[in-house]
Amino acid sequence: MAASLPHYSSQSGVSYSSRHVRHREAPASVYQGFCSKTYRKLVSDQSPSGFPLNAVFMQQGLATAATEKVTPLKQMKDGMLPLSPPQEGLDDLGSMKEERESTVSITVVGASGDLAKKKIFPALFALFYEDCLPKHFTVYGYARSKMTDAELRNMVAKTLTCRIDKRENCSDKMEQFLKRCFYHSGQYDSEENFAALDKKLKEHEASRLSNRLFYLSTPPSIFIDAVRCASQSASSANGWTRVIVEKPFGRDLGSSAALTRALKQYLEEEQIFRIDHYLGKELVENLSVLRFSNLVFEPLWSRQYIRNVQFLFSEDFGTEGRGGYFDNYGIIRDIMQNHLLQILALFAMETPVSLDAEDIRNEKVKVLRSMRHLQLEDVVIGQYKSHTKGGISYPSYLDDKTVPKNSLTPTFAAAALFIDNARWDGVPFLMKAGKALHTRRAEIRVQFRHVPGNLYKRSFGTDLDRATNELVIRVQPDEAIYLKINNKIPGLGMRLDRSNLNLHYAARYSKEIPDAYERLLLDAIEGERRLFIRSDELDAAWELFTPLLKEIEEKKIAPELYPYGSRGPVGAHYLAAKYNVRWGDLNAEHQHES
Ligand SMILES: NC(=O)C1=CN([C@@H]2O[C@H](COP(=O)(O)OP(=O)(O)OC[C@H]3O[C@@H](n4cnc5c(N)ncnc54)[C@H](OP(=O)(O)O)[C@@H]3O)[C@@H](O)[C@H]2O)C=CC1
Ligand SMILES: O=C1O[C@H](COP(=O)(O)O)[C@@H](O)[C@H](O)[C@H]1O
Repeated sequence: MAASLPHYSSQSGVSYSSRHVRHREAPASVYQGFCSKTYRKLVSDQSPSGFPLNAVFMQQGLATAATEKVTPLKQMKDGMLPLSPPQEGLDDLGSMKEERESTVSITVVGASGDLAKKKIFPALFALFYEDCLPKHFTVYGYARSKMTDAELRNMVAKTLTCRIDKRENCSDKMEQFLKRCFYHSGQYDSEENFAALDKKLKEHEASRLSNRLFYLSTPPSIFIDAVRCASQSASSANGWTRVIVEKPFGRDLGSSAALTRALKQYLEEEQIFRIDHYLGKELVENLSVLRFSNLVFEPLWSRQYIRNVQFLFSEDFGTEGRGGYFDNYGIIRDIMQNHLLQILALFAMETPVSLDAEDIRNEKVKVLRSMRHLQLEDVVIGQYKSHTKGGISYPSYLDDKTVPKNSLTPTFAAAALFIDNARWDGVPFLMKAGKALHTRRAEIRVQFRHVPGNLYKRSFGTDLDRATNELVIRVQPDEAIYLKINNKIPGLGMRLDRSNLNLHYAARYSKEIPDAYERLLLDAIEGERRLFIRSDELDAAWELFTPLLKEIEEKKIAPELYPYGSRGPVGAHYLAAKYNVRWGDLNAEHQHES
């Protein structure tokens, strides 16, 4: 079997885990298979010859039927037609034939905005470029701004980029993509305006089975109106209708629950895709692979061997332009309660029964529910102040014109969290997130315990912590996974050194890493919910943070000021020290770690 498919053998150098395989090596029709949910979930199921089983099934025309646990009932619920029974032979790709006869309309609500321009349209183009979008698709921009189709295309064209390694036919591809982009101007609370959109969508759908995806890329105050109007006037009549909801999902437990209740007046939970774009990042996606497919890590993944875990996020710029939004939320809601907590849940969960969305989300929610309520004394908050360096003066948070003059909103926070379960009892999970710091970085650092009865302890001096192993998963930039180990410096003496076993993505893979929004948009189109937040996860996340946020606000706790471009408030060091922890990122700089 493998011999008949030489291009896809593991010897060809094609990475099966990558959605972006080289054009040279496969015809476009096959890419659609590679981008499919079934393929992407099961590529790691290798046949004894090292060949992905699913690729064999695909060649037999059995891909969906053989691997996806979809019942006709579920498909009907999702608005798909029941599958015909699998038949042999390349011409009988039952499910694929149906895909060809259906169409997907993607409506970006709030299309004139920052996120749409910066992320959503470029991600859709990248998917189109990679032949990951269905054959029949249309992209609609919807917003109040007046724009013609041509103006939308101009706006979108400015933001599109081509992958470095595939520039050849990029402008053709852009042109083809832009021809599929249209614009409809309307109010967010007007069923009539959405009905007019519906009419236009129908024209493009040309009586095919129509599937519709709405991406709510507006401020949250618009979400409910837009969902009401879209669901009542522009839902698909014969296919699925799904809605991607951007953050923030409320600002505390009560408002988040109210938002969920309101959305559920118009949508089933299965139709709601709450996006947390950090879950779509390559290295976050790789976290479970690292842990569950390598024997060397999972046995160490507990309080027995792990001393502490750190989730770090820093940006080297301030709120610049987003102060209006940010001031109502602050860094804890903006980064910790969602991005860092989601990564923590993935990191700490028990082995799920399978890779199915519900199995993974069940495990994540258990972690969140096992977490101890955060105490004010386990949190440090900060706010950046102006700073002049090299003759350049950097503004304070309060200099942002969209921020109230006396705002106490934290732009930095550090916190110590605990998971009160058997695996993690007593292990500090530290988070640190800040804007206007000295660098832009997101990483997970796992610091292992000391080696008991270490024969070489005299070589490390008094600082045994520095000699412990540390696993670093650098989410961005310059993605890498490295393990710090101790080794002997070559020579006749016995001097020890610290080195990194380093998987540096740029050196290992020539492929550009897809943007998180690409992965998440594709998942939403395919109905894959694994990387989206379920409502009970959201509740558990808010339950954890809401009392703390209330206390900070009610007591009007003043944030510790830190200079723009610095390493943040000193309080963060005391917090870590309270739990015998040293922030790994600061050690790293000290040691010129790669
Ligand atoms: N920008 C980013 O980097 C990120 C954004 N997000 C989230 O994504 C969503 C969209 O973000 P972003 O694009 O920055 O938002 P914008 O503020 O740019 O708003 C998007 C569009 O919504 C419409 N709009 C804005 N304010 C109002 C209002 N008060 N009443 C009615 N309509 C309004 C405008 O379109 P028009 O006037 O034409 O109708 C605007 O172009 C938000 O929920 C945000 O929190 C999440 C992560 C990152
Ligand atoms: O959700 C958000 O994320 C961005 C950071 O995202 P990244 O992918 O660029 O790391 C952050 O700037 C923003 O404040 C926040 O709302």
